[in-house]
Amino acid sequence: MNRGIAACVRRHSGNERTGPLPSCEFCTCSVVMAATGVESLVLKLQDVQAVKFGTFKLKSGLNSPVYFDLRVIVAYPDLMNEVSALLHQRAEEAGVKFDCVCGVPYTALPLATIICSTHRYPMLLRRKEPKDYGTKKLIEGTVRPGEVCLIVEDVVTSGGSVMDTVQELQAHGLKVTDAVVLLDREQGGKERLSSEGIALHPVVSISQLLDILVRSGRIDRQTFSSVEKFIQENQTFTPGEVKEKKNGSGEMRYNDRAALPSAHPIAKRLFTLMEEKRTNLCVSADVTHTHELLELADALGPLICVMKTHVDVLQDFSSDAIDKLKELSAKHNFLIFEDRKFADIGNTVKQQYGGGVYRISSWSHIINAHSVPGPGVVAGLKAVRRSLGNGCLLIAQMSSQGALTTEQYTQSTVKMADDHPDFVFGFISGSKVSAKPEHVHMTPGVRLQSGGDDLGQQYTTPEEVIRSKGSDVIIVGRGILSASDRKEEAEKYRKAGWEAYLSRLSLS
Ligand SMILES: O=c1ccn([C@@H]2O[C@H](COP(=O)(O)O)[C@@H](O)[C@H]2O)c(=O)[nH]1
Repeated sequence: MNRGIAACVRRHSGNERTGPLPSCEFCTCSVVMAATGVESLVLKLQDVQAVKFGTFKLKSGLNSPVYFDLRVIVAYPDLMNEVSALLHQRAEEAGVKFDCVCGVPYTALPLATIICSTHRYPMLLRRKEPKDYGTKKLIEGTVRPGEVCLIVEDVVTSGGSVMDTVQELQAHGLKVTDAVVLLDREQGGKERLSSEGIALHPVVSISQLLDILVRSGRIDRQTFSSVEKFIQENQTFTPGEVKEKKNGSGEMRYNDRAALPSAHPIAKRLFTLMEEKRTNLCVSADVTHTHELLELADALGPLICVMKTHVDVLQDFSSDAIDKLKELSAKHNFLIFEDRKFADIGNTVKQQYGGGVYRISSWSHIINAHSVPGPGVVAGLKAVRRSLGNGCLLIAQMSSQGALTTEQYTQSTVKMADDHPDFVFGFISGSKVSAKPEHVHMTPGVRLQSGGDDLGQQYTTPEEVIRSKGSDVIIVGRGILSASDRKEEAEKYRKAGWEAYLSRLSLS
């Protein structure tokens, strides 16, 4: 059983600690909370001071509100084993095929050693400086040119240290395609490595880490916001380097769109996780009871990029269920989208979004709004204090028969989005309505067979929506919910949506 660490830390705080780690492995407390592997790891990392908040002067001279020092974990053998296991699991989940492993000096060296010793991979050891006697080799171990080497790293900021190791291995004739990292600071490292043909697979991103720490009450909203602002303002991968990576069809990969400096933090996060999980499927969880909502989130979590809710359809809404949904969103790395379709004057939507029974702003990464009230609707929503880096989609078109969203309405909606890039990051629409690659398009009314229902809904296929209409995300409700095996059906939609995206990229 995985007991929650937060409860244990309270119990063992201060001088009472008896074990090297305030974790449940050493704890006899009776309070039991659900915590995922990544969640409990994040809390342990903070407990051992590997994650610190305050003001820290970096090598670059910048003052950072957060500091990661993963070197300290060598003092905690159980934590070392846990981190190594999660790194290896990450490589497996991503389907990486490799022949040998190399850690980036120095912190990742013992982690690579544990992975190799546990799973019996040959290890390569990279020296930072050559010995001044003997062979003067920079790579120790048996180098077999042509073999594929997996890189292991503790923290990635710009990706520079990973690239140094990659280049040394390549100079020895090895191939490098993938790197696993414990923590991605989301400051451009992933995009830089991607531009060099290396896929980065983080165990945890800084956004996930902040989400977990806020949710567990370890940091306050002000700290969350200052770190988020620092990350946004200190991106290491500059626009010129993105090279507007379009292929023959003028299409950019989700990954490359995530790297655009103009992309909203939620768009960045969404594009990144879509590429990482190979999914552009949003499930529309239109169910009436929270146990079913949570079952869906857990079962379909690995297959989706977003879970869309209609919270007012739930007959037994509770903040406890919402906390569990947030845990599942962190566990499976998907975003939550409350399809509330705000459509009132600014002052009213402000209260609807931030208050009432649902307190939507505290748990939903994404919301949407009709543009019909005019720009006040966006201003009202924006005025709500948001802790998740939340963003908004404007409804530019609707899937229902006879919708009044005319061409001119759609264009005015796009203009409204352009006027609020700090909050609006895309559209609900049947097709691509904005030419800006940083904008996300999400399309409802999707089923494997086109058609409709008897209340005006109209369905288009994933292939039509993604490949022909140029949208980014398929939103599927009854297509999945009415199947006898929802997981199997969701996988069909995930595959269809992803293949349509890949074929769109290869059209030239
Ligand atoms: O134009 C729109 C906007 C939103 N929706 C929502 O999407 C789902 C679709 O459910 P299905 O079962 O796949 O028909 C539902 O929650 C709608 O409220 C939409 O359909 N069209």
